[in-house]
Amino acid sequence: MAKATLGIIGGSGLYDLPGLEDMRELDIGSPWGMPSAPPREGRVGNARVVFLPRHGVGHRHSPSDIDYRANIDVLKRVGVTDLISLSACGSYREELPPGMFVLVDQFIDRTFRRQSSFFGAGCVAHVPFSDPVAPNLVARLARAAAAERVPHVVGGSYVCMEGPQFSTRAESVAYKAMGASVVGMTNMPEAKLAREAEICYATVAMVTDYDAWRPHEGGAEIASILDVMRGNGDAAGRLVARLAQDFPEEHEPCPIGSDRALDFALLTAPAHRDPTLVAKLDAVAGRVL
Ligand SMILES: CSC[C@H]1O[C@H](OP(=O)(O)O)[C@H](O)[C@@H]1O
Ligand SMILES: Nc1ncnc2[nH]cnc12
Repeated sequence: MAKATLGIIGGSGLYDLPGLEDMRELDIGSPWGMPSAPPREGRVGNARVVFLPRHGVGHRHSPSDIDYRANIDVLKRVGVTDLISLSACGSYREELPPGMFVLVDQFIDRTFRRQSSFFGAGCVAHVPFSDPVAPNLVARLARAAAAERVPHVVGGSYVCMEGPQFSTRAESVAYKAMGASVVGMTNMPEAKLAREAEICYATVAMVTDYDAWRPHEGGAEIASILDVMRGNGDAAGRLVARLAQDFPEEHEPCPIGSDRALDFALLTAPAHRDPTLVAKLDAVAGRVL
């Protein structure tokens, strides 16, 4: 059995993980570029935890400019097996008010200017992605949220827009009509790349606002979003601490196979693979290359 390492990606307002014992910063790069910040490794209880703030220290990277490949590659390199994304989001449902944590189980990708795969010319792969979220992680998150009395719902669809501007009213109404429960700007391609790297992934989408679909209200505004984010940040800290305390030391095999996603995914015949790309894939796909 492989050892488990719990990765935490902190989103807007979450640039640190209080409670990380024996913490040290890891000086690590990747063949894809530099991660948003040096990952921080430490322990919570018996769990090995690695934290990475996706917008970088001081929130330097906008959603479109984050090097998602570098972030996922370094997390894989340092042994992360299970990854939790903490993300602020807008809501498309009355019953998901600001302060609600949505443990989403689906994504709709509306981004258009991001590198969304580690694979490509010279090494083509198609990983399964119908179920993008690891259900065992969602179950653990739900138990941790209940124990910490954090308001949450299990299930929902997160639409990822390009940003960085918030949605127009027409876009907001359209995303709601598409069936999205919440909207954000960062979980794609992060979730796709985690799947390619065979890392189990789940998102805690923390509602900060109702976006722009309610006709008699203003749209998303950063001042009130920041206010809500502070409260959400406290709750997220408690949720993660509880999750980590109860996290198993051995990696739990993923019930939907996220950790074996490359078993049948590679299409390019070995003799036709580009050696330069294959070398870059050492951490992500070394198991099958
Ligand atoms: C602070 S509002 C907009 C910003 O917040 C979300 O980021 P993250 O998912 O990293 O918490 C959203 O996607 C936008 O990037
Ligand atoms: N309304 C919204 N749209 C996109 N990203 C968000 N993050 C927080 N609120 C958001």
